Amino acid sequence: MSAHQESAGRGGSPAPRDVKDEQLDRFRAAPRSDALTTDQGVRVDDTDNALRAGARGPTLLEDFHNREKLTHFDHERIPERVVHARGAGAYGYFETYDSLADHTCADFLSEAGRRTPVFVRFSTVQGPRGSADTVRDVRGFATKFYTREGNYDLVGNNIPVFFIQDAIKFPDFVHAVKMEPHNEMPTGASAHDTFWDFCSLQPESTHMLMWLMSDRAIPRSFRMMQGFGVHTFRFVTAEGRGTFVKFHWKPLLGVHSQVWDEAQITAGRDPDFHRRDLWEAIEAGAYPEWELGVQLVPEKDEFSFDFDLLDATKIIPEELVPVRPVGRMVLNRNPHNFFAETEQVAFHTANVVPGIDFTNDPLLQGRNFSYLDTQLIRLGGPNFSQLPVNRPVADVHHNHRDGFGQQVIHPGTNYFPNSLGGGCPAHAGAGGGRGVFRHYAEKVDGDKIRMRSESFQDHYSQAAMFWNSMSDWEQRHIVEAFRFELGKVNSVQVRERMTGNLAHVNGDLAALVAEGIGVPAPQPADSISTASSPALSQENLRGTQGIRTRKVAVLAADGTDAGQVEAVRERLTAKGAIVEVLAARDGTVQAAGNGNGTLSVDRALPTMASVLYDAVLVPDGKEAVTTLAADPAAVRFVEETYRHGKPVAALGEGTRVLTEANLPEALVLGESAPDYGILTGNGTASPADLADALAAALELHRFPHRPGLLG
Ligand code: HEM
Repeated sequence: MSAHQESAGRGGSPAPRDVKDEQLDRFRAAPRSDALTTDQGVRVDDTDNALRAGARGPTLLEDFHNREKLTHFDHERIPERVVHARGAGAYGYFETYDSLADHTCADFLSEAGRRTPVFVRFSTVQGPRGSADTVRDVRGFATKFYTREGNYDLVGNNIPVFFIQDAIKFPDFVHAVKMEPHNEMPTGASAHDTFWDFCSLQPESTHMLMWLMSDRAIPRSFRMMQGFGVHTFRFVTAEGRGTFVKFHWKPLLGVHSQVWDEAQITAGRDPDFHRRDLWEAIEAGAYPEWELGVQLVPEKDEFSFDFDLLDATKIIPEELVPVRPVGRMVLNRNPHNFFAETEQVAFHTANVVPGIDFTNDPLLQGRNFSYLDTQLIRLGGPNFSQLPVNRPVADVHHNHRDGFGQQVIHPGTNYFPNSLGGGCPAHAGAGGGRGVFRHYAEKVDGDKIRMRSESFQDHYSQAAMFWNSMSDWEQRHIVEAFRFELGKVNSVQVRERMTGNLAHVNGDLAALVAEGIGVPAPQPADSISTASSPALSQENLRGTQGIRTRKVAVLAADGTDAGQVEAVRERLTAKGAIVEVLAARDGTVQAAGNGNGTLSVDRALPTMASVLYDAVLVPDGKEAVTTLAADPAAVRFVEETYRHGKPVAALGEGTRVLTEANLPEALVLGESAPDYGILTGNGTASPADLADALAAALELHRFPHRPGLLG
C-alpha cells in the first residue's frame, strides 16, 4: 500500500487514483527508519551532540553535519503570499456533465463524464499565514485543473465582485487593508482606519463592501461557500467564435455562515477551524462537492446590460442570465505535506488552456501580470512550475533553460529557428493531436489614454440591489457589521464619508449605521435602485445535501440516558450528521435508562466549545441533568448555542439545563418552540421524533428571529 493510500480518507473508502496523483508518487518520499545521512548521503554517527574540543570546549567549524543541519533550518521559510497568505488546500477531480463544445474547444469541457484532476486552495486575504480562519474577510477559492492540454487556473473568490476596477489600484487597496505600517495592527481584520479611509474615497468599492459586511465574509466552512471567477472571461470555439462567460461554484452543502460573535469566539477556541473542517471532512470520506456553472453571454449582447461586462465590481444577476451547470468538483485527497503542496502551489489567472481566453477587464489584465511576477520571488526563480504540485500532467517542451532550481537535464540546443538541433528545440504551432492556444482575434483600435470608461461610473446600483435582496436578518447583520467596523475607525471624517456613500445604497442603512457610530444621518440620495436578485440571499442557497457533516454535541454526565443518545445518534448519523458526546472528562460516563452500562465520551468538555458545533442536545437522566445544570461550562455551552441562533434540543428533564442557561421559559416548553429551533417536545418527545425535528432544524442552519441573539 502506498503512503497515499494509507493516509487518504481514513474514515471512508480511499479516493480513486488519477494521473496527477500517480505523477506525485514520483516525488513522494516514503517514511523511512534507516540510518541518518547528510545531504550528500554520508551516514552520520550522532545528531544530538555537536563536535567539540573537549567535553566542555568550543564547537568546531569542521562539523559539517552540524553546519548543514543549522543552515538548512535557517533557510526553511519562504516569503508568504503578499495577499491570501493563510490557506488550506486539497486535491480532487472535476467531472464534466455534458460537452460544451458548442461554446468552447477546452478539451476538459468537451466530453460528458470526462474527469480532470484538480488542486484547490482556499484562503483568507488580509491576515498573515498564522492568522485565524474565522475573521471577517473575503475567501480565496483557487482551482488548478490539470487538463490534458495544460494547467488551467480559475483563481476566484467567494464573493463575485471586487473592491476596485483597475489593477493599478491593487497595491493601494492592499496597503490600506493590510496591517497598518507603523504598528502592524490589526491582524486578520479590516476594521481599521486605513482600510475605511481608502474605501470611503473609492466609491467603486461600495458593492464589494456590502458583501464583505454580509455573512458571506464569515463562512461556516470552506465547504459551504460559493466560488466565483469574478471577471467576465471568454470561451472560444475551435472555429474562433467567442462567448462571454462568468464562472460560478455552488456548494452542494449550501451556503452557510457563522454569526459574528460566534466567529470571534471561534478565532480563539480554534484558529484553524476552517482548515481543520476541510481536512477532517476529507479524512472521514465526506468529500465536499461543488457544481461548476457558467453564465454565457453571446458577443452580440455585450452592450445589452445597464452595467459593463468588463467591470469587476458588477455581477450579472442570475435572473437575467441563468447559471448553466457544466460539471461537478469533488475534493477527496488531503495533501501529504503542507509546505510542498499547499504553500508552494502557484495559481495564475494567465494559466489558461485553448478555448478559454481573457477579456479587456482592466483588473484581470493586471492580474495576468502580477501572479507570475510575485511567484518569481516567492518561489525563488523561474522554475517553480517544475515543483510537483505545479507540474502539468500534459507534456512540457520549451526552450527555457537554467535559472535557480532547474531540475531537468535538457539535451541539445534551445533556440529557434534552428537547423542543428535535430528536433530538440520546441516548435511553436505544432499540435501533435493536442489543441494549440491561439489568442482570440479581437479587433482593438483606440487612443492611448489613462481613464475609465463612462460605463464604469455607476458604483451604487448593484450595491443597492444586494441590500434589497437580503432578508431582514441578513440586513440586520450588515448594519451590525458596518457599525462594528466603522466603530473601530478613529477618524470621524472617514466615518462620515462612509455613511455618506451608504446613503446612495439605502437611506435606512445609512441612518442605522450613522446612529450606531455616532455621526449625523446623511441625506438619502435622490435616485436609488429598487432592483433585487433573490439568488443573492442565503435564504435561497440551502444546498441539496441536507445535514451532511453537521456536528451535534450531546452533553452527558453520570446518569445520562444512553439509550436515548444511541437512538438520536443512529437517526442523525443516517442522515450524514456527526454526533459527539461531551462530558467533563474523557473516558466514559455511567449510563442510566434503557442503555444501563456506560456511554463513551468523544470529547472532554473543557477542550471544546459550543462554537465548534452546529447544535446541542441535552438528554434525559435525573442525576446527569443535576450535574450539568450545576456545571458552568455545560450551561455556557447551551446558552452560547442559543444566542448564536443554533438548534438547542433536550429530552425529558434535560430541559432543566436549558432553563438554567437562561433560555426563555416560554420557548423551552412552549408550543412555538420549534419555530425558534428549541426542540424539547414539551419534554415528552421520543428520541426518534426529537432527532427528526433536530435534523429539520439543522437544515435551516440558524434561527435569526430568536430573542436575545448575539451577533
Ligand atoms: C477579481 C479579483 C481578484 C481575485 C478573485 C483574486 C484572487 C486571489 C486568490 C484566490 C489568491 C490566492 C491564490 C492561492 O491560493 O495561492 C490570490 C493571490 C494573489 N493575488 Fe489576487 N485576486 C484578485 C485581484 C488581484 C489583483 C488585482 C492583483 C494584482 C494586480 C492580485 C494579486 C495577487 C497576488 C500577488 C497574489 C499572491 C499570489 C502568490 O503569491 O502566489 N490579485 N488572489
